[in-house]
Amino acid sequence: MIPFKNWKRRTKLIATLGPATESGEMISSLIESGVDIFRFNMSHGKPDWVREKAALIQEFSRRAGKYVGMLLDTQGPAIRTGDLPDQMQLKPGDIFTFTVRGEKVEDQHSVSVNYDDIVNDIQVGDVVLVDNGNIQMKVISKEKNFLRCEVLTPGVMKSRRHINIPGVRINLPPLTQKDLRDIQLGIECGMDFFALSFVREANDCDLLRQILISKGSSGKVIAKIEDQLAVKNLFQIIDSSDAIMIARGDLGIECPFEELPIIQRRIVKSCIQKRKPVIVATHLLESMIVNPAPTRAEITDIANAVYEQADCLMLSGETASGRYPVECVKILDRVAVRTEKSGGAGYASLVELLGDEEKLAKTAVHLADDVGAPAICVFTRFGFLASLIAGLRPRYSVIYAFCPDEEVCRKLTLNYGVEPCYVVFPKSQEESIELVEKFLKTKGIESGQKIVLISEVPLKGERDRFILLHQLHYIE
Ligand SMILES: Nc1ncnc2c1ncn2[C@@H]1O[C@H](COP(=O)(O)OP(=O)(O)OP(=O)(O)O)[C@@H](O)[C@H]1O
Ligand SMILES: CC(=O)C(=O)O
Repeated sequence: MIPFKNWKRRTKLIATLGPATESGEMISSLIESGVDIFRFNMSHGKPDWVREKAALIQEFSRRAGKYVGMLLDTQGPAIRTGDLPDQMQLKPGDIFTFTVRGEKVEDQHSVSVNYDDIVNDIQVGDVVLVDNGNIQMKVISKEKNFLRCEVLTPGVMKSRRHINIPGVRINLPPLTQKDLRDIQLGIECGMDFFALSFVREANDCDLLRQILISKGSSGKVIAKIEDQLAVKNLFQIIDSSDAIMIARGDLGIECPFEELPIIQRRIVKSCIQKRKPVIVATHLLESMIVNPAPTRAEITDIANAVYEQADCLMLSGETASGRYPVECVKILDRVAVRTEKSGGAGYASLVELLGDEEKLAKTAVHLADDVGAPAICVFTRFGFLASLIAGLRPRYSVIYAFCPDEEVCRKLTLNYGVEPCYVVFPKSQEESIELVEKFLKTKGIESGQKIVLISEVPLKGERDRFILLHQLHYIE
């Protein structure tokens, strides 16, 4: 019997926290609606705000009895406008000035920029893209400390907007002083994932990892692919990171937009092949920032990412500042569940399995697929075996990861199809089966169903593995 009844979503969901979702009530509703990880966008979040919201997430996740991860997204070497007292409505033909090094100008429309070299990197006649390319301006003159531009497209200029200069290597280090302060804050708040913006090469990930290790953090390194250089160095970046984020907001500006679907597919396929979790981010439900219902194209975009079997989908403005954050999460959940039941692209068949552990995981997944098991129960100390199994994308099974470490449980919130459960490891095979039976009963999996159990047994002082095909037999 194929276990389609009570299908639990395998694709994980990340929601960005912001003014629209900062209350305890909202955080609690988002957890109830299925958010697996909350993202803090450090281009916007102030330290006290981050501390307060991280504590709220921990409290509400405890109350919900569900592990919820926290992701700190660094600003990285990105050019941003500074703070503005009020928004500015811009129309074509307006003159707009970007200032650096604290320069003050009398112009009607101006804003400071965090990157002094912008005046060197941009030439008169170049087009400047602001706020995800929503506002386009042409440079008409430049001086030592400012650039004067003509507005080409209408738009609203707000604080901390991102400026893109496609194809130009920004002369900022991979981690700015602000990033280093934010990473320290993230460690103090117990963040599980650290996303590195505008990664350019594998060394950038190594640097972040060294910093995390030196500060005693077990945080995972997520490399954000958002420009042409990162696409060029993709394979090395995948190898040096713990997970990849396809940051389509910037990627869609930095690369010709017709390349975006091709790049997305290539990244998802390569990540699955190399067994690295992959996140598809941004614009999944952009229209729902203001509208109560999604467009058909958005539903199809979500379904496509789910069909490709990405580990995770990420909402940005939809939950940070949109009008319908909880509805957005519910729509992602609904589209993902339906698409997962219909099958996936199957890129996991490309995974290379070299070591014994990998082969063991493959055997467990084959067995579970063959018998249509609704669950693979894996006893995993460091999360490695659970993530191996997730990487192979079982067709029908939820992966219940029984783990004796809460930090590891929170890190598994990113992996496809994994539900982490904290347990003290059983001492025998009999105890493992008893624990699994009791647990699966609470999950609504019926007596008589076949499940696969993969665990370790102490054998002559060594730890050995066993795979078991087990028919549930609940004792009433
Ligand atoms: N912590 C925050 N505090 C204040 N405003 C926030 C916060 N997080 C997000 N926002 C607001 O919500 C909007 C959407 O959030 P999002 O994370 O998508 O940021 P973004 O600046 O659009 O994207 P990115 O940083 O990826 O370029 C932001 O532009 C900002 O106005
Ligand atoms: C998430 C992000 O940074 C982007 O899409 O550009």
